[in-house]
Amino acid sequence: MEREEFCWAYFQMAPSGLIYETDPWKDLKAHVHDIGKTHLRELMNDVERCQSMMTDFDGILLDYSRQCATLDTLKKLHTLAEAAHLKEKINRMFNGERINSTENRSVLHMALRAPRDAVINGDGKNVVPDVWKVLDKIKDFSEAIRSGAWVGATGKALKDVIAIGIGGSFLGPLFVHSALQTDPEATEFARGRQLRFLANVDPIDVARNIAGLNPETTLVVVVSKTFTTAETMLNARTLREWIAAALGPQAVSKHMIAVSTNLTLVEKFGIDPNNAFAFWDWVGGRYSVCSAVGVLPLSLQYGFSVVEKFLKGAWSIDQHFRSAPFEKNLPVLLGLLSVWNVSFLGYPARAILPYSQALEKFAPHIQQACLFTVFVVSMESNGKGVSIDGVPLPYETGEIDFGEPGTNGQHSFYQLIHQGRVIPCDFIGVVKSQQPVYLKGETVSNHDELMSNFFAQPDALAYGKTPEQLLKEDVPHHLITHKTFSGNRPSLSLLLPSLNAYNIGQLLGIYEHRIAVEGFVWGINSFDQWGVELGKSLATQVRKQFHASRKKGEPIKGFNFSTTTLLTRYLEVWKTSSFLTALCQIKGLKSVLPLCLRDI
Ligand SMILES: O=P(O)(O)OC[C@H]1O[C@](O)(CO)[C@@H](O)[C@@H]1O
Repeated sequence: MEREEFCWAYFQMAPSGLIYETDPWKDLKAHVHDIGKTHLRELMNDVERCQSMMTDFDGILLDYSRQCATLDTLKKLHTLAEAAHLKEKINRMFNGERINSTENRSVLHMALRAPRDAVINGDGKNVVPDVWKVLDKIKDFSEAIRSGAWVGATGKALKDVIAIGIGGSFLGPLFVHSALQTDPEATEFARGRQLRFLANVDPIDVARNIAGLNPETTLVVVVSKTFTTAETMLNARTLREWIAAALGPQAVSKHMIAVSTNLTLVEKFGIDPNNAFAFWDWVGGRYSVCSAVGVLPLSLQYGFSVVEKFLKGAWSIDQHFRSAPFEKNLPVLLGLLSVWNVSFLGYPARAILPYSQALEKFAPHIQQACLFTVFVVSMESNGKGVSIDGVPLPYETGEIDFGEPGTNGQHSFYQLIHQGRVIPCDFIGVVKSQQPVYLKGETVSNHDELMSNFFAQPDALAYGKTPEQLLKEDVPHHLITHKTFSGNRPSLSLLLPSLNAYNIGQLLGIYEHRIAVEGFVWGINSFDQWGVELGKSLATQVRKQFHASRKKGEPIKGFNFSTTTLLTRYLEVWKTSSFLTALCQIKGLKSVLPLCLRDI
């Protein structure tokens, strides 16, 4: 049965209670027709409207006047928020209720960055003291490593760190590390140190990570909420072997530590529980960057004081999100506009375009949850097909996020967003560059050159360029349609005062809560991720087949024709190369084999 048929049959049984059955939703659906009559270039002429579509909080200016929306649209979206019981849902989250109902868990990543004296209850207990117990342990441990008080097995200081983890155990820390790498204060604290991230189970990622590193001066941090993720655990065993082969098995205790909720498996792996840093089930993996998942590796690299500023920035947004009126609430406004673009204007994608190379990993993070590592937050949170009550959805949820720092994206996919598909864009700009350059004789500084594009692109998308304008420029007739820009393409602009640790935390908080707002309105569970399980379980079958074929010579069985054909080819190539390897080993020619064949 097709999904639509299934949904229709399901709804015949009883009203679903879904948001799409409410009057505010139906009102917004009808409103799309009204909006369609007005081009953005006309809306932009309404100064009062534009002024009302700007809001400022804690140094950050949000300009959403280039959204294909009027003040009436906003009023309708706020009415939709009421119908979705948005305020109640936000309160339930902050009150520690188990809103992640399919996993029966609270959602309290805000507690990870709460001040020491804050009270945030989970299961009737204030969780903040436990958070600070771990933060204090991280502070002491990272200072011991950075000062050389804690040394490796051969007495050398551990100046390089490889953090092993994947998904939210990787992308969030990577995003923050990428953003801090060129921050002047952070750079000073990181002098002489390296922080690398090993995520992919592809041995190429191992090779890249250990390249140029000495096990004697390297600390490996195994980051895994469950401590069962196949990729992370095989990478952890691989680096454990790398350390043991160089320094002896006893060295592992001085060169491997862990971050997990599963301290039993940590100890079973061979890591001293005293060198393990806990977090809790009420922290979703993709929301865990403010837990030891991010704070530990980042503190090892930059020192706890810098990372604490990042936490404070995120907390600033938490407080704003919890208390600011929705009309001035950054995450609420962004979330409602996302719902407007996806569910009403029919724009399923979103481009995150930070005009700062330091945010190059923000978008990939948001992609999962979300910013360059921002994609991870979004699509793993809101890429769902059923409501939080398990009702099949007759409408799409989630955004297809992608992005690239400006101005690189302008030379990559901006052709499509200007003259092809309509993709709402988030432009993120910074007033003060982390690394200013102003060459003598140049018209503007390098940062002004960058930012001239940040300010120009949104208007180019909104206004476009008409045939009439082109004719006035004497553009040849046969090129008029090619050079016409339809415009009417929505975007929003976030202008940050600077990009220091605090601002990075603010940005994370804005996007984390924006994604929660979207899910609350769509009526889905943004905090589970059952969709990642099927692929994992099928991979287990293939893994067993590889073992049976390679170790016991067993034939391929239990797969469809196509997969069997692919597996046969894959295993055949391996047999040939194994024969070659054996031949070369016999004749001492192994060294001439391509590197990739030597380890088979
Ligand atoms: O931290 P763990 O348990 O190794 O999980 C890694 C990642 O895998 C997922 O469970 C699925 O992608 C993410 O939610 C999580 O961040």
